[in-house]
Amino acid sequence: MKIAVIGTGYVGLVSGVCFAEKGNHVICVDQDKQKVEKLQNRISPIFEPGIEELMDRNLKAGRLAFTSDLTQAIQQSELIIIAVGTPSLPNGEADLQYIEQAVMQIGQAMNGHKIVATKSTVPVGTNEHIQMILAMNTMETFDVVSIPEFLREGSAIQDTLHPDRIVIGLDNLDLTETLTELHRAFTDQIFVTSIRSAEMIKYASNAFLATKISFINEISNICEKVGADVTEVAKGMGQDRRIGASFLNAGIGYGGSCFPKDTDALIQIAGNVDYEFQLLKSVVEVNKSQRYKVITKLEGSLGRLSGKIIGIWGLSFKPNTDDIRYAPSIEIVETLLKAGARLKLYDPIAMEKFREHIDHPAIQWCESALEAATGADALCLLTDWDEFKTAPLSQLVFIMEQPILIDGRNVYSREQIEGTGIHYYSVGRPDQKHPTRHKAVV
Ligand SMILES: NC(=O)c1ccc[n+]([C@@H]2O[C@H](COP(=O)([O-])OP(=O)(O)OC[C@H]3O[C@@H](n4cnc5c(N)ncnc54)[C@H](O)[C@@H]3O)[C@@H](O)[C@H]2O)c1
Ligand SMILES: O=c1ccn([C@@H]2O[C@H](COP(=O)(O)OP(=O)(O)O[C@H]3O[C@H](CO)[C@@H](O)[C@H](O)[C@H]3O)[C@@H](O)[C@H]2O)c(=O)[nH]1
Repeated sequence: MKIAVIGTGYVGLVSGVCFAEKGNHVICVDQDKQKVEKLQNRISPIFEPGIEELMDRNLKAGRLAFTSDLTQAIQQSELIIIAVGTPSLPNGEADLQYIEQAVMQIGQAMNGHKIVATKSTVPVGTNEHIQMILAMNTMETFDVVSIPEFLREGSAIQDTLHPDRIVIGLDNLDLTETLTELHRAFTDQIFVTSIRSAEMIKYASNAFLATKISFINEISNICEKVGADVTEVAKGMGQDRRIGASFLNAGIGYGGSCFPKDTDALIQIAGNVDYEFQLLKSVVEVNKSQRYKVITKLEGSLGRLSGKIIGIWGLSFKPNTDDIRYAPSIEIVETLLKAGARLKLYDPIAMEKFREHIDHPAIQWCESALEAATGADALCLLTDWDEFKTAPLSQLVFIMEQPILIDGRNVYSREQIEGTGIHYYSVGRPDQKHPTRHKAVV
């Protein structure tokens, strides 16, 4: 099929490349000319494992192209996929300005019948609004469908090539065969439903996953008080197939460009029809306070933080991505700076993006995990990158001022900590304190 993808962010780029990989002819459009130039030079503007290899292969095969010329892309395609951002407005509602602008441009460029598919996450009823905007901007015929995206950053290629399911929301049943056929290249688990249900499935799925995380985080807070270990509790719970083991990792809570904005948006969607989504409001509140556990634990072991040197391992909202949108690290770093701490930051990939967001004279940007730990009064792990999971912990006692490790993602096992001399604090698990050793001279 000939496909145009509007927006080459995390979703648009990955979808475009994966549709090309399955033999379709895909042209990806972005209004950001610098991004397009990079892409044309086979450089991905985002860090996503495997993306550049797939880009390269499909560009060479002539199935993939990048442009900032939206009209040309629309005119040569049968299916137009909208993958522009839908960030939050200050009241939590989804900001639809990029959708509206893109749809207007699509309408004005149309030169015949097109299927317009919305992949961006949009509130229930938005696709009807899209139909209206298109009708106001073109005399051509069109169909609007909702095909929400469920990929996760960091494993976006795998998730797209091997999804658990694909949801297709459509009102014109004549499109069922064409769209099912197109997506069967990825999976047979295709669920065709109404447009409004498809829009709701996306928000409900994210809200449910966020609820699992806040639930286990609350359990972890209780575990700390009653002396249970939340990792064992989660394991025991997860063995029940009705509960499932995934999304039960306690820690400093969820971040990223999706859960925070989509939970806020769903609360607003409910509010707009006079329904107070009490459960989801609590999920959001629990998540907001959970990240401060790191600060409380630091204060508990160091007292006043002013003048203290704190090493930070991990800035991205999760491993294997450079995305820092709504990362818990942002508020933690801001709070530590306000408290007068001096910070040594390290992330394998997200340093540049983080530095564009926050720069401060009290921050030292480090080139390795061990450099960030050197001379620190305490070390906080905020992102569960593999590099940290396999870090040489036994060296910390020699290089840190005080060997205090606050593990915000419950990465290390008791066995890994034992014998290292580290005072280890995690989330919802018993602390492991050791007799203070004097720093050895190395
Ligand atoms: N990031 C994820 O993991 C993820 C997963 C599933 C769904 N989603 C949803 O998908 C949508 C896109 O998310 P993202 O993270 O890829 O966004 P993003 O901000 O990374 O990318 C959006 C891109 O769209 C471009 N754009 C905006 N208006 C345009 C226009 N009129 N013409 C051409 N290009 C235009 C921007 O320049 C930008 O490059 C959002 O609704 C999001 O909620 C995101
Ligand atoms: O048990 C867990 C699982 C995740 N997280 C955190 O939750 C956040 C989100 O993680 P994840 O869901 O893996 O990444 P995203 O890329 O944000 O993907 C989510 O958001 C996307 C955008 O809507 C959806 O498409 C995906 O299905 C949905 O998983 C991260 O901060 C994780 O550290 C936890 O704290 N505990």
